[in-house]
Amino acid sequence: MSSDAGDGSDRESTPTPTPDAGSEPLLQTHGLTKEFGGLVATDDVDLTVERGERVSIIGPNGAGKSTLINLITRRLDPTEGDIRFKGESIVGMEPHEVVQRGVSKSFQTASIFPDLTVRENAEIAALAAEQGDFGFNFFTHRNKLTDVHERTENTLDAVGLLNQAHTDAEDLPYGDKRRLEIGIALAAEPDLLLMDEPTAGMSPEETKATVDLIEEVKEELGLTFVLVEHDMEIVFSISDRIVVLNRGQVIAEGTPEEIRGNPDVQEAYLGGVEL
Ligand SMILES: Nc1ncnc2c1ncn2[C@@H]1O[C@H](COP(=O)(O)OP(=O)(O)OP(=O)(O)O)[C@@H](O)[C@H]1O
Repeated sequence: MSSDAGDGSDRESTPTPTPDAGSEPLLQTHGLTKEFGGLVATDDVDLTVERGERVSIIGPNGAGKSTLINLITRRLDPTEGDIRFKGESIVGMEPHEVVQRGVSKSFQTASIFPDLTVRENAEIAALAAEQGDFGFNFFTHRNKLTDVHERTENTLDAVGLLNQAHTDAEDLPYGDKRRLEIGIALAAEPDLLLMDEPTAGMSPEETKATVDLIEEVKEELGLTFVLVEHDMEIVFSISDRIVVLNRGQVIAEGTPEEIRGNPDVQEAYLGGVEL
């Protein structure tokens, strides 16, 4: 286990990014551990995501998947270990600083402002990624607004909502709300998109539409993503690599072919699913 990073308050000791950060993995965790009282939710996790890779994290309930995502987005402080994004330690950063560096999380139910239009929602996401929170000076950042408008148009086009740009978000049908959620994440032009159970609570039709959308966006934007998902069919169809967590630890990782039929994985899903 790495002993640096600690409670996230030691930003001063964070090493500077290496000059050749482009050749580093996009995301790397080292000995990442999160304890809640006596419970170890993630235990010494070393996770690497290369640029352009699509990685799924699977594991039984309580395995630590959401905790891992919340550590990466800086919603939680690790107990031990480090998280490096583009070669730079992000432990100790505020969540919005991580967004500005290129990490976006989609399918957060609270991400939509219901009484704003589709376009306004996407614009706010693009602005927030550019400026941090909303405390920016409009006049000093005026030129950047052109970029934001252009980015918003491109994003709405990518998720198929350009025709509904003027619709209030609350009036969108459910499936389009999910499109807007992914649009909001994409408006920040993330280098890494994190998705935590994007199809939870969806009907089979909505699930299919969402998976199609992820496939589309994956091809169109060459997106790197980390997906937490229980639906194995989805996981096996859209992942380059699968990481299996059990009781906070990585117990297996590999291509869908390697993971399918892995006895340790079968065991972890006790009596479990046919992978
Ligand atoms: N804020 C918290 N306080 C205390 N314990 C927590 C907290 N968040 C998660 N846990 C515990 O940490 C463990 C891992 O939870 P986590 O939600 O990361 O698992 P998961 O793999 O995402 O599970 P699921 O598939 O059911 O969503 C669980 O035992 C959970 O009860």
